[in-house]
Amino acid sequence: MEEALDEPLLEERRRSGSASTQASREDDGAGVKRWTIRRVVLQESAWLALGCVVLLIRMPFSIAMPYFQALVLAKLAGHERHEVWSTIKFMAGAGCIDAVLDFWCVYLFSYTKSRLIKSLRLKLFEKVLAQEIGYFDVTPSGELSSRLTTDIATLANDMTWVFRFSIEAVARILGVSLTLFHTDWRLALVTCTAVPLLAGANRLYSKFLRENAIRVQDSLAKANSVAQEVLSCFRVVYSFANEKYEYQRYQKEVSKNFHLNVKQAIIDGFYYMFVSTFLMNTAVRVLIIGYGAHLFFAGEIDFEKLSRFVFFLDMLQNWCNMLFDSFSNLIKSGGASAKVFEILNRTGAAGRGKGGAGDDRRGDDEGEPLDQRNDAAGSGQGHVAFENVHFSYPARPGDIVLKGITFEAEAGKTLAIIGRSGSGKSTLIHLIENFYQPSAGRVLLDGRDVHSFEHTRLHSIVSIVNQDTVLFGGTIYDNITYSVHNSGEPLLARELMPRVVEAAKVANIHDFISSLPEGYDTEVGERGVQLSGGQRQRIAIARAVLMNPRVLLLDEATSSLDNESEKAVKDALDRVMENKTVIVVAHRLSTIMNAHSILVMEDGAIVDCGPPSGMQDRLRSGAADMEILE
Ligand SMILES: Nc1ncnc2c1ncn2[C@@H]1O[C@H](COP(=O)(O)OP(=O)(O)OP(=O)(O)O)[C@@H](O)[C@H]1O
Repeated sequence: MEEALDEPLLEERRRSGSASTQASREDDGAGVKRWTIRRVVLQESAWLALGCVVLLIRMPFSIAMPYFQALVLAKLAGHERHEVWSTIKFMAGAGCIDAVLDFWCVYLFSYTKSRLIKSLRLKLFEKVLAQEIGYFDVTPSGELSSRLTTDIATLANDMTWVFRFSIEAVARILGVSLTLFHTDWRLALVTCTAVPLLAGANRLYSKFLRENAIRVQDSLAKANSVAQEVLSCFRVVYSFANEKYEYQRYQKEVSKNFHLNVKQAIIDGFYYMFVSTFLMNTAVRVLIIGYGAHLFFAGEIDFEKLSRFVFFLDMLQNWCNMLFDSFSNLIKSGGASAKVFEILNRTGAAGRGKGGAGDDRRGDDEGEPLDQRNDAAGSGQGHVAFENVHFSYPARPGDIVLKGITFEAEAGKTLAIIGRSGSGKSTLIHLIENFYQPSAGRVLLDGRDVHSFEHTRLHSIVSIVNQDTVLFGGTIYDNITYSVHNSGEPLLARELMPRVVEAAKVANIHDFISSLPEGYDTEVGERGVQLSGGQRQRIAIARAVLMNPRVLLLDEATSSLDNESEKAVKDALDRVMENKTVIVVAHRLSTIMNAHSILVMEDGAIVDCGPPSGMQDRLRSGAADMEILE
C-alpha cells in the first residue's frame, strides 16, 4: 500500500482512470479520483481494521468492570466473604487483560496515524511540486508549508483518534445502553429524555465549529507565511532595522489566531457546561437517583441493581464525553482538511509540460512511446522561435505583457534582447522555460511547441543563469551537480568529480573552490549566503556547464556584479556559449556587442532587430533609453 502511495500521481491517475469509467462522487468527472477523507482512511483500512478488531476483543473486559464492582458491593452487603474475594480475582484478571489489549489499541492507532501523516505529506508535497509557476506567484510559500506541517498533522491526528474513540465509544455506548435497559428499563427510559436536548446542542455546536475551524487554520497559515517571509529575507529586515515592524506584522496575525481560539474556548465552555456538566452529570443523574430512590422505597428495585445502574450510567457518561470530543475534533479537523484537499484535488497544472509530476493531460503525440518522443524532441540543434506570441501573467490577466512577438534565435548563435525595464525581456525567457503558456501564439524549440516537450527533457535541453542566483543549502559539489539530478546520471562523487572540476574550471571558480579548506565539500549556507554574488553566479554557470544544455538563457547574468566579478563571469560565459544557442537579456548595449543579432523590446513589442553593427546608431536616433546605450 505504501509503495502505491509513493508512485507518481500520473501513474496513479492512469490506474484510477482505467479502473473505473463511471464518474462517482470521488471522481472529478474526467476519470481522475478525487481525494476525500474517505479515500485517505481507506488507504490505511487494513491497519485501522486491525486496531478495531483489538478494540472489539477488549470491549467485554472493560465493560465487565462496573458489573463486578456492583457485584462485590452486593456481596459485601450480604457478608458473603468467599464470593467477594473470588469476584475481586475475576475483576483483577479482566483488568489485566484489558490493560494489555489497551497497549495494542494505542500502538496500532498511533502507527496508523504516523503512516497517514507520512503518506499525506508526501502526496501533498508531490502535488505542490506539480503546480504551475503561476500558482506560486499567488500562493505564499509560508501558507503551503503550514498545509504540509500543521494542517496535515491535525488532520491525521484527529482522524485516527477520532476513528478509534468513535468506534470504541459507539460500541461501548450501545453495549452499556443495552445493559441499562436490561438492568431496569424504567430508569433507562428516563436517561433517554436527554437525547433530544443533546442532539439540538450538538447541531448548533458543530455548525459553529466547522466555520471557526477554517478561520483558525487560515489565520495560522497567514502567521506562518509572515514568519517564513521574514526569516528568509532577514538581512533586508535587519538592514532597514525593521525588526519591530515585522514583529508587529506577525503579532497581528498571531492575535487573529488567538482571538479565534478564545472565541472557540468560550463556545467550548458553554457546550461542555450545558451538555456534559449540566445535562449529563447533573440533570440526568439527579433524575436517575431520585427516581431510583423512589423505586427502591417502593420495593421495585433492589440495592444491587440500583448501584449497578449508577455505575453503568457513569460509564455511559464517560463514553458520551469521549464521543463528543471525537466529534468536535473531527469537525475541527475539517478546517485543516478542507485546505489540504483543496490542494490535493487541484487539477490542470496548466504551465507544466507533459510528464511532470501530477500531470495527466494528453499531448498531440500521446500514444508514442516516451523514449521515441524524447529522441524526436531532442534531435534538433536548439533553434528557438516565437510565433505571434501574446501573453499576460495569470496573476494579472488584464495586463498584456507581450503583444504579438515573432522572432527566431538561430541554432548555435547568440541572440541578445535589450530594452527598458518592464518591457517584457525576462518574460520571453520565462516562456522558453515553459514557466507559463502564451495566451496566443506559439513558442517553438526545434520546430516543436515547448509545451509539448516532456518536462525533464525540455529542462535538459534548456538551461538558465539569471541575476538572482539561488543556491541550495548543501555543499558546492551538491549545487554544481544539481543540474544532473533528473538526467539519470550516477551522482556518485567518484564518477562525477572529474566532470564537476572541469565545469568549475570553465566557470572560472575552480581556483576559488580549491582554496577553501574543504574544497568542493564546503557548505554554502542557506540559499548560498556564505558566498559572494559573483561566486554564486559562477557556481550557477558551472551547474549549467555540467548539464551541457543546447540552449542557454542568460537573464542579466552579470548585471549585479562589480567590474572584477563581471569580467570573471563574462570570461566564463564566453567559454560556455561556444556552439550553443544563447539568448541573453541585457540592460546595456555595450555588454552584448559580440552577439550575432539584437532584439530591442519596448512595452511588450519588438521595435527593432538586427546585427549589432548599426544598432547603436539606430537606437541613438530613436527614443531609446540613454542607459541602454552606455
Ligand atoms: N510573475 C508576474 N506576475 C505578474 N506580472 C509580472 C510578473 N513578472 C513580471 N510581471 C510584469 O510583466 C512586465 C514585464 O516584466 P519583465 O520582468 O519581463 O520585464 P523586463 O523587461 O525583464 O524588466 P527588467 O529589465 O526590469 O528585468 C512588468 O510590467 C512586470 O511588472
